[in-house]
Formats: sequence, C-alpha cells, structure tokens
Amino acid sequence: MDPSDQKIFTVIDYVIFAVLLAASMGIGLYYALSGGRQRTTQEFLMADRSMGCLPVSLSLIASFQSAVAIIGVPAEIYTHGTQYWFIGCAYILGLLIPAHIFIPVFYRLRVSSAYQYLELRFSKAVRICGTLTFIFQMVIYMGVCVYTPAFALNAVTGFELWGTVLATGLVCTLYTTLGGLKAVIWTDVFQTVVMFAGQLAVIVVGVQKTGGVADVWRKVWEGNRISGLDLNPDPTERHTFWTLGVGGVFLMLSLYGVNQAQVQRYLSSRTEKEAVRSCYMVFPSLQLALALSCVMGLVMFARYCGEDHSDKLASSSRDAMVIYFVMDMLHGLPGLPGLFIACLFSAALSTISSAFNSLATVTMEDLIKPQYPAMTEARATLLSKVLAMSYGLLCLAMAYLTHLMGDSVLQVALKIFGMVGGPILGLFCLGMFFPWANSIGALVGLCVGLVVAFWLGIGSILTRSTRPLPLECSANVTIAIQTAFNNITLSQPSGLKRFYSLSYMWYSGFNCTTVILIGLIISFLTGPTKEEDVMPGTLYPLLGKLFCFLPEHLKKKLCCVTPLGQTLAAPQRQPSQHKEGNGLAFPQEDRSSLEERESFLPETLVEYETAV
Ligand SMILES: CC(C)(CO)[C@@H](O)C(=O)NCCC(=O)O
Ligand code: NA
Repeated sequence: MDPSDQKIFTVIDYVIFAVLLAASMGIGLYYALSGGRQRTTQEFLMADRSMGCLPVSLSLIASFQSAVAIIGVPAEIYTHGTQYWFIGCAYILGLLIPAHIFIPVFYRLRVSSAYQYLELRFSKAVRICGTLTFIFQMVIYMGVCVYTPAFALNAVTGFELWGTVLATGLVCTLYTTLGGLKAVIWTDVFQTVVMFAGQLAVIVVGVQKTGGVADVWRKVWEGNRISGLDLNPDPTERHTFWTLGVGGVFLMLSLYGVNQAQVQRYLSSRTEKEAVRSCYMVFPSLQLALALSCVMGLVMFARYCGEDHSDKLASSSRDAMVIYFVMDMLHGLPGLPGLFIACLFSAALSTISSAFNSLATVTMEDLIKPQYPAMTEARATLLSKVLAMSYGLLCLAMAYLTHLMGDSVLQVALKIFGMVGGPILGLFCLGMFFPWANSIGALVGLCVGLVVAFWLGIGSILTRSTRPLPLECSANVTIAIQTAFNNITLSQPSGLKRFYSLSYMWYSGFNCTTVILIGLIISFLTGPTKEEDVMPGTLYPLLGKLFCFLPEHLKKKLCCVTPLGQTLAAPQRQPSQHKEGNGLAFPQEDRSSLEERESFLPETLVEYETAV
C-alpha cells in the first residue's frame, strides 16, 4: 500500500486522535470548574504558586519541544548525520545555570513576569521593550508550531491544511482560556507522555521492519551517518561541537533561563527548592527526547539509505519525508498512525498553550496592569482570557508566514530563538551580572542587538545558495530581492559575506554578547550605575565568582557586587532606600498582592536564605 493512501488512517486512529483532543479539553474544563475556578489572575496565570516539581518539569520540557523537533530533528540526522546530537552537551550548563542563577534571582524577587525584573533593575521603559520583544518572538515561533503538525496531517490523511491549523488553534485556545495555567501544566504532562509514546512506537516498529538493531546500525555506519566529534573551530561551520555544545548553551539559556513561558513555571512552584529540582529533572527527559528523535532519524536512514522519495510526495522537503517514513512504517498497524499524529499534536498543543498563557501573562502584567492599576480582579481575569484568545487567533495568521518561508522547520525555529531570544538573554545578563549597566545602556543595547540580529539573519537568508521556495509568487519576489542584494554584497569586502555565513547555532550567543557590550559601553558613557543604587536582589555576583582567585580588594574594585546571599539577607538594605536611585516604585505601581509586598521585608528574605 502506498503510504500516501488516505486509508492509512482507520477508525481506531481517528478515535485515538479524538481522545487526545477530548482529554485536553476535559482537563481544561476540570480546572475551569474546580479549585478557585480561575477567578483570580493569581490562579489563572500563576497556578496559585502551588505546583509540585514533577508536573512542572514535564511541562518545562513540553514548552519548547514541539512537532518542529519531532519532525525536524530526524530530518536533520537523516540528511547530515548525528552531529546535531552533540547539542545534548549544552543541556548540562544550559540547565545548571538557570537552576542556580536565574531561578534564585526571579524566585526571591517574587515577580510574576520575568519582565518585571527589568523594571526592578532598570526602568519601566526597559520592561516594556523587553515585553514587546518577547511577544514578537513567541508570536512568530507559534506560527511554526501550528503549521508543522497541520502540514504533517495533511500529508498523511489529506486533511485540509488550514482547517487543521484552525482546529488546533481553537482547541488550544479553549482549554488555555478555560483552565488557566493549571490546565496548561497538567495537559502538558499528559501530552508529554503521548509524545514519547508516539516516538517510541515509530522506532520499535521501524527497527523491526528494517531488520533489527544490528542491521540498522550496519546501514547507518556504512552510510556515514555516525558523526565523530567535530572540533573544527570555524564559526561558520553549521554544526560542530563548538556551535552545538557552546552556542547551544546560550540557546538553552535564552529558553530555560529567561523565557517567560519557563520563568512562569518556575514561579508556579510551591518553593524555590521545588523549582530548582524541576529544572534538574528536565535534564534526563530532554536527553530522552533528543535521543528518541535522533534514533528515529537513523532508523529512517537505514530504511531508505539516502534514496530520495520526494517524487511520491507533494513536497521535496526532508520534513515531509519524515512523515512519509512514519506512515510507511506504521500503515497496516491500526492505531499506530493515530498515535503518531496524536504525538505530533501533543507536542504542538503543549507548546502553543504555554505560549498563549505566557503571552496573556506578560500582556496583562507588563503592559495593562501598570497602566490601569485600579482594575478589579474580575475584570483583569476576563481580560486575560480575552488576551489568550486573541493571541490564539494571531498565531493562525503567523502560520501562514511559515508556509511562505520554505526552510527546514527546525532551522526556522532555532533561528527565531537566536535572533529574538538572544538579545533578550543579553538584556537579562546585562542587568544581573553587570552592576554598572544603566537603563539607557540597556535600551540602546537591546535595540542595537535586535538590529544586528536581523541584519545577520536576513543577510544569511538572502546570501545562501538559492533554494526553490514552495510558492511561485514568493519565489519571484525573493529572487528579485536576492539579485539586488547580491549586486550590493559583491562589491563589499568578503568579510561581510563571512559575517552572514555565521552558523545559526551561534546566533543566541552572538546577539546576547552584542547587547551586553553595547549596553556596557553606553552605560559607561552616560554614567554607570553605582552598586548601592541598584535594587537589592537584582544582581548576581557572576564576575566575583569568576575572578574568585583575585585578592579581595581587587575583586571589590572590579566586580563591586556583594554576593547574592549577603545582599538578600542584609536587613539594613531595604528596597525603599533605593527608589530614587533608579526611579523604582515597584510595590505600589505594580499593585502586587500583599504577600508579594511582604516578601520584600528583610525577615522574609532571611527566611528564604535559611530555607535554601
Ligand atoms: C529547544 C531544543 C533545542 C532543546 O533540545 C529542542 O527542543 C529543539 O530543537 N526545539 C525546536 C523547536 C521546537 O521543537 O519547537
Ligand atoms: Na510541546
């Protein structure tokens, strides 16, 4: 049977897929009707700060593990070999640093949005710019997430592509809007399990049909798909140990350290310790997710040994070929195609719901509440729901954009993380690690960082070797732009071309560094902030720890940051003393709940210290 045959999807498969959607809706309804019934923003957006570490950790991996990774990683391994697997090395520092630097700072400040930190450390303007950048990042990323599984389902069942996009968006919007963060986290748990099950099914059946583990291994070995450690230091090399293992750390930091979707989960934990533990628990699950998708790529290679099957598909992309492979393996096994489609949609839904909820949170906490401090709780909650809904509709529009890009979905997603997430990471690092940074420096740094990021990103798209785009109309436009662009760049020194060919895995690190450097230069030009003027608890003595070998007086001069513990525990250092210093009036302006205000009292801070 030809796998593109529509009959591959039997009644059982439809039932399995429907159960996934129904269960997700059910969880949403359950949290809409139980507990506090989502009547406060504390519950809707923060899950009452009552979550345990197991659901939080599963929800943390679900946030950025979407159908993009499930389809994109096997396609990458199939085409280029196992080099990408070395990104697993980046998970070590990429999770240890958030657990021990970012989580303590955010948790002890009791913020409800990561961007609130930016106001505490810098100013309101920096907070708003950070928030807008984040919204931009998540909205375009959501486009890729919604598009990918719909594209897969279309390839397998011939389901109307845009109908599926619409249905996904609606189901997700509904349970997110009904059940709030509790529903989002518990559906994530359920969906993560379905995701692993679907991948495992494909691998087990695939290995069996290709002739067993030994045969698969022989074929991938002979086909040169097992890559050794590539230590080539060239930063333009797409995937090497350095781009993946070191550049990947910055990517992980921008996702697991400062991205609101994750920060919100850390903050919804019962205690700081639980938050740190859940971050640790992400490590094995993320390695498992990576291993499953890499092995799937290898089995796929063993099956086809590099043959091109694009003639049997509507699309020539490797991403489409992964779907072809899965259906080739699973047809004739009723239930399994349905399980795999459920796996793709689980991965996508869990990501989109996190994005909706985090977008609703930042819009509410960072853009609306500060403007309308007198808004009633009922109003605010209703508005949060309307916001979650509107972002849902916006992401449908973004799906169309991905449709036009025609790049590999994995590369598109990782580029978005690097181009927009990198500068945001830089902004937070500038604030936490460099006491001298001031608000003007942060603003200019962020803007320059974004401009350079887009210059680099767009430059790389326009100068890469021409690839056919899926739509003729857009291809014409692109070719026209490209010719114009080549005319310009040809007369430029080859240095610029080299700049454009920087590996996309370095985007996060490079853009983060730009923001820090520009931010520091501008801060020193406009008058660096003194440490005493910075709100206590917003700094982390990174430089002091890095230069711990220096004598005490030199260290003080160079790093001028009191260690985190001392800053937080010192009773004489109250935030109120520092208000004029950086124009902050956090507790009043933010209309935060009483307990949040109390957390700024020194006794509470001492308590936190001793608890850890
Ligand atoms: C975020 C990483 C890099 C962590 O391994 C991985 O999950 C990934 O490649 N994600 C791609 C984006 C996505 O799956 O939506
Ligand atoms: Na996901």
